[in-house]
Amino acid sequence: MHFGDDKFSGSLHLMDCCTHNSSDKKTLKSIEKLDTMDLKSKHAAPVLTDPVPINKCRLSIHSSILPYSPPAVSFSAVLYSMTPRKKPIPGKRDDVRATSWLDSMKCSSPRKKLSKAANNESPPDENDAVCCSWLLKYPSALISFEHITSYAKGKRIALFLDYDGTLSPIVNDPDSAFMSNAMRDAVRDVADYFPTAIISGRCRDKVYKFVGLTQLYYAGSHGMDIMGPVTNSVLVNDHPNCIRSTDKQGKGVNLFQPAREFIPMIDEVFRSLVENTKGIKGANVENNKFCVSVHYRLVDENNWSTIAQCVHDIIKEYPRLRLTHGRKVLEVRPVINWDKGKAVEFLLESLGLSHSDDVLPIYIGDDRTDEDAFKVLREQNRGYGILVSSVPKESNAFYSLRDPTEVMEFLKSLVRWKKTWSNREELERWQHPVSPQVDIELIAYTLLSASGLFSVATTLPLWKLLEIAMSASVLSSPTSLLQNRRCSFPIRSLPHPQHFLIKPQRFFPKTQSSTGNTSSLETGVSTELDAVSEFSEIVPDTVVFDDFDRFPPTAATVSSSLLLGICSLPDTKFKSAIETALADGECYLMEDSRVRMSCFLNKALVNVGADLTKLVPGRVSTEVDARLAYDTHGILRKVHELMRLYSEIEVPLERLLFKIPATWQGIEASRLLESEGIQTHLTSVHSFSQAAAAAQAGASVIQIFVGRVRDWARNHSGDPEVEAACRSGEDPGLALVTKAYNYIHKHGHKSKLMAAAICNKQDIFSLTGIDYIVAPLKILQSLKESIILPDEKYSFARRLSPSSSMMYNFSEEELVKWDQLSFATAIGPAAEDLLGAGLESYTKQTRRVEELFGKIWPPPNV
Ligand SMILES: O=P(O)(O)OC[C@H]1O[C@H](O[C@H]2O[C@H](CO)[C@@H](O)[C@H](O)[C@H]2O)[C@H](O)[C@@H](O)[C@@H]1O
Repeated sequence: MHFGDDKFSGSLHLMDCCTHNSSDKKTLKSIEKLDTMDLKSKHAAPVLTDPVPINKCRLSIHSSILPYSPPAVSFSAVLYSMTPRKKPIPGKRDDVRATSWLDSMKCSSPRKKLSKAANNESPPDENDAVCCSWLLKYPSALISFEHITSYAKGKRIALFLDYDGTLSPIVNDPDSAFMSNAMRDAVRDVADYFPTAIISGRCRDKVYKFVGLTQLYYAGSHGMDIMGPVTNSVLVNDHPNCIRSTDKQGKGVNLFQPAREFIPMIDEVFRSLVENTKGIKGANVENNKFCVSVHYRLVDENNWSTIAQCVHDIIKEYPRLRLTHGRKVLEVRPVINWDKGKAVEFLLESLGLSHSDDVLPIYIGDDRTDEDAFKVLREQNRGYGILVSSVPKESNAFYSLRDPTEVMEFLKSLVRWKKTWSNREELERWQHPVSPQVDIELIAYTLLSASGLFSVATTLPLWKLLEIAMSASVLSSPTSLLQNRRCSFPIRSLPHPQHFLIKPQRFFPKTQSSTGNTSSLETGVSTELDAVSEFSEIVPDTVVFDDFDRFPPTAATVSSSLLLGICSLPDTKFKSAIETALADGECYLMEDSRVRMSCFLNKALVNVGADLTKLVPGRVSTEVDARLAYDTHGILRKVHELMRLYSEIEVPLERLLFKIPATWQGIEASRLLESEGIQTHLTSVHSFSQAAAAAQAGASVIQIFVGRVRDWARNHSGDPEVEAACRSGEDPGLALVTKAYNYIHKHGHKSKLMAAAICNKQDIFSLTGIDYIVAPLKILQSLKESIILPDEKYSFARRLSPSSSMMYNFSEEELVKWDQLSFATAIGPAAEDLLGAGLESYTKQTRRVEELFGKIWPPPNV
């Protein structure tokens, strides 16, 4: 990832507002030189390097306090009991003046504010030269928003936010640093789209109280107290300072506290600091659990040396503590190699986002301690640091924002961009041609021409054009437009009007093989089918494998409906399997006609199933009679009987699955069978409770019918799960599959997820990454015929993956250990209706098979 170009082009906006005369230019040059010198001097010093505001105090040597002492001295109780001196001794060699604390303290009260003009593109006066120069180095993240998001395209953004001065304005009383409701809403919204963590100097509990959002991750005490997600990362789990715990909602979390052994020492220092500063008016000492903050915001500047001396005298007795400077605060913290930068790395690792090029971390912070995080992102060329500051300061950040209001605006912009980008992706994937001549671009073009926006439109890419059309209320949403006039090719920039009539051919040159079928192998080009098959196993949905040659199935299901299909065709390779079943002597001898019919049915299923195991490389799933759906023991008996029959004809157990409806009794049967090593396939799953309970039961395969849930939602209301998905603009079928997938992977269940009742290509694109997709041949054919141009590959990004599942948040109710009662309470009307309808239809088919068998039995040769 190269950030350099982006930075440069981001700066161009500001060039406009900084058109200087020659004396301005000289000023800028000297400022730049000064900046470089300052950086050099900082790098030479073996001390904590904090950025300082660019004003005259930067000319003094900026040395910080104690150098990092190696943590070689073992932590001993003696250290706690050292009684610090009560009074500062002015003039002593190691006083605060000698260590330049005062310089640093004064530097934390910068005078020169960024004028609005510098950001607002009106000409600056001479005094704004410093600010202009600074803004060239750290352009506004709002002005450079497009540059930031152009890097973010196709990447997953991970957001890290500091609290004080970033999400809440700086106030005199640290206990009153409340965050506005508007900011809370912005953070909540942004966390819905991107994994978001707060990394604060405050103790974790306190910052959580201020923010109050459960969907975030929190790191307190400058990253020394991290509550992160339960993760698969060995690096995190095996870390000696990481323990498994639960959060306030009882959800499993990882707690990482690398400075735990310092708590007694910090408490002791806190008490001494409170005691020793109580005579200093305005001083305020805050215990942040793994560090202590000594606030001097309300202390008269004449007394700053007194408070500094006081802190100095206390911590010099504790070689394993060090001091850093914040905004009118002296921070006392353990000398350990851990800071906000390390916390960012730790959280990225915990979230499964650290080894991927498609992740863009963004860190927003205002304080010196945030520089450690900016540095990590900059040095590892990983993401963007954004400094919140209304004064020019040297920083490792890439961009700047002036204050929390701008931070809020930036967060909102990210959400807006993400929504637009998702819409755009949606547009780009919609590829069912209706009429090649009428397509989305033509419609958008016409709409904009009619509304007088045409001249703007000609130079813009289509997605931008649609955005304008939407904001100008010419168009309510691209989706609404597409529902009537669907797009015939992936959208790119607006073509010249004369191209309108030839677009489909231009964008989708069809490569035909001699047989008339497109084959990626023959042509050397890749198709959409190749792209989705990279992430998911695509199972052709055929009834009697009539298209075996074109789409060889990888797995199969033997069911009543397959038996009916075989019986209805004049000649299929499976017919003899049924005839053999009906001629079976064991069944023939049974007197009770119902028992006899059940025997024939079992034999027919098993004979056809055995034939299928010879044809497909994967597993064959055998349907269990739907009439047993509410009878756990009945299901167990049936499965054992089918297994016995399979083993008689030597079909290995590992090639078999048993397909059971996901009623509570079916799920229980699955649990018991799986514990015996028998693989089950739970079907008719239409709600999260079914999927989660099935995963907890250890079902090998869980099958969700995407289209059925969607159809139910079109015609009914009143299901909370369906309505929640619709409210957030999601398709309820796809949302259910996504949630189930994330649940299975986030919580380490072994189940594989299968999406069935796929209605169009968009369904497949939205679910790439899921284990199995059962798709109709018509859709597969269309995928196979669609060539992907090299620059369109990004459109086929994997949507579901174990690492992205780590970011998915589940509510407390969803994370229960499911039992019959909670299952019955949670299952909504959609799943109830669909399960009922499914069972009814399976039962009907089984009865039809029995009727048919009754008619043809005994066959002529028996
Ligand atoms: O990492 P942060 O979340 O930015 O926390 C750093 C310190 O922030 C708080 O102090 C600062 O904000 C106060 C309230 O606005 C203000 O009065 C004080 O002058 C600032 O330094 C917090 O009180 C400290 O504990 C944090 O370490």
